[in-house]
Amino acid sequence: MTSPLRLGIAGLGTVGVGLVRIIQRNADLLTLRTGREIVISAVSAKSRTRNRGVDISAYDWEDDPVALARRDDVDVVIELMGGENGPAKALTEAAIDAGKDIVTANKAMLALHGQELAERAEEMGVALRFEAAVAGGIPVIKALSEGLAGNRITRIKGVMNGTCNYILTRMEDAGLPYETVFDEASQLGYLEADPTLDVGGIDAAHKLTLLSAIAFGVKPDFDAIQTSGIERISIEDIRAAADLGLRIKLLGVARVTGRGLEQSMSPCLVPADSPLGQLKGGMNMIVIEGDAVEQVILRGPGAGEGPTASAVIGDVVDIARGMHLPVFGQPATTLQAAVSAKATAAKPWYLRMSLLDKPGALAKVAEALGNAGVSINRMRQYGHQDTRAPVVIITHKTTRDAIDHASALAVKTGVLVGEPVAMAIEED
Ligand SMILES: NC(=O)C1=CN([C@@H]2O[C@H](COP(=O)(O)OP(=O)(O)OC[C@H]3O[C@@H](n4cnc5c(N)ncnc54)[C@H](O)[C@@H]3O)[C@@H](O)[C@H]2O)C=CC1
Ligand SMILES: N[C@@H](CC=O)C(=O)O
Ligand code: NA
Repeated sequence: MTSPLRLGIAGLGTVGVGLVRIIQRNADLLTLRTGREIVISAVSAKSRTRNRGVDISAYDWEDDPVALARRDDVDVVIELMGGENGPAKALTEAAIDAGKDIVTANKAMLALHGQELAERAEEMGVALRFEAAVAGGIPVIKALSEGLAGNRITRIKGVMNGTCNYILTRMEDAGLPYETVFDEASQLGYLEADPTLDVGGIDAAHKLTLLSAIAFGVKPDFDAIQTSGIERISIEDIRAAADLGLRIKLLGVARVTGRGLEQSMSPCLVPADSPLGQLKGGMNMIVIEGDAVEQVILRGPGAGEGPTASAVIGDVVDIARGMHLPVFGQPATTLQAAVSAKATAAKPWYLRMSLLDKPGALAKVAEALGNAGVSINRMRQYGHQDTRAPVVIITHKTTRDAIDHASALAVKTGVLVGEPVAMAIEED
């Protein structure tokens, strides 16, 4: 048998502990499948004494995670601390410079510094793997960069944040308030250290950045994604959507058009009986369309201890087997800067507004929409709340620009309480 593959793990939180558990539980299986023993030499985290429910006494301890990269008994550095800069980036750079392979779950770091890190890793001939960073336990990086490598990818669409999907579906199913389901998501280990990254759509946009790089051969460019989160979605929206046979999803779309690459991450409405509409809890779903394969749909747990650690160990297994792939599926120096295009496709839109409950208010809003060229298809008025009258409008197909214009004109009428909530209805 070849020599053992020796790991140094930085970060013993949800994912790090999950990884230690898998290695301890499935050691024999891993050896059978790779022909090598996979062992942990050393670990690092903020607290050495914290009870994590897993025995780490056999591993050396490093107070400074970067020291893992310098150890002679570490072949692969596993970065599971998180954070786009700071120790995570310092450790990744130190590992590359020391000629060590790296596995990370850190989408924030890669979405913002992926190009530079990939070029550096490829120059040094080391692996930089990140299956856990996108859609947790779903092997979507593998699917895109290996199984679908012969396809020209035309569109990627999907739900990529478990926290948001958990919040949106649990609020609807259990009729629970946002705060309660947010706490549940935290207990399940779904949340980022800064949960505003989850609900703000940023975490999911980090993931879409990485998928686009592989799918379309573009440099990771987080800023190219038009991003909005679920913070303004209320229980009223969830109920109104259900009434209309729709469900709200934080949906990522990256699509090649004649004008360039359209990329967005935003709350959208999908038919409740569609595969995306049926997606519950912390599940993720990625729909990939390619010129040869047509359509592939991947569904699975996008967050949490076991699923995320499953993706990390999958990368470790590849390294143990001697697999060597470019970080983003083709040499990093060949990735092109994306030509970004604004989304111009016309779609039906959902608009929820809170109107002052006084004569003529609705007529003024209808006129504002008309002036922006937005035509109303359906409208529902829900129970009055104090002096407010909530109204939901479904438009005929129109563009995002027209909706933005219509919303601005509606606000100007002075009959709205707060800003309208607008979501595209994604039918295909
Ligand atoms: N929790 C999840 O479901 C998923 C997490 N990820 C990513 O995995 C990474 C880790 O996430 P979690 O395990 O959830 O985080 P966590 O907050 O549970 O654990 C982070 C660990 O890193 C350690 N750490 C942080 N800063 C450190 C420092 N300066 N020096 C030494 N240790 C330090 C902490 O002590 C802790 O042990 C993040 O990049 C996250 O985005 C990716 C997919 C899913
Ligand atoms: N916070 C993320 C964790 C996985 O990437 C999520 O909720 O999906
Ligand atoms: Na994954």
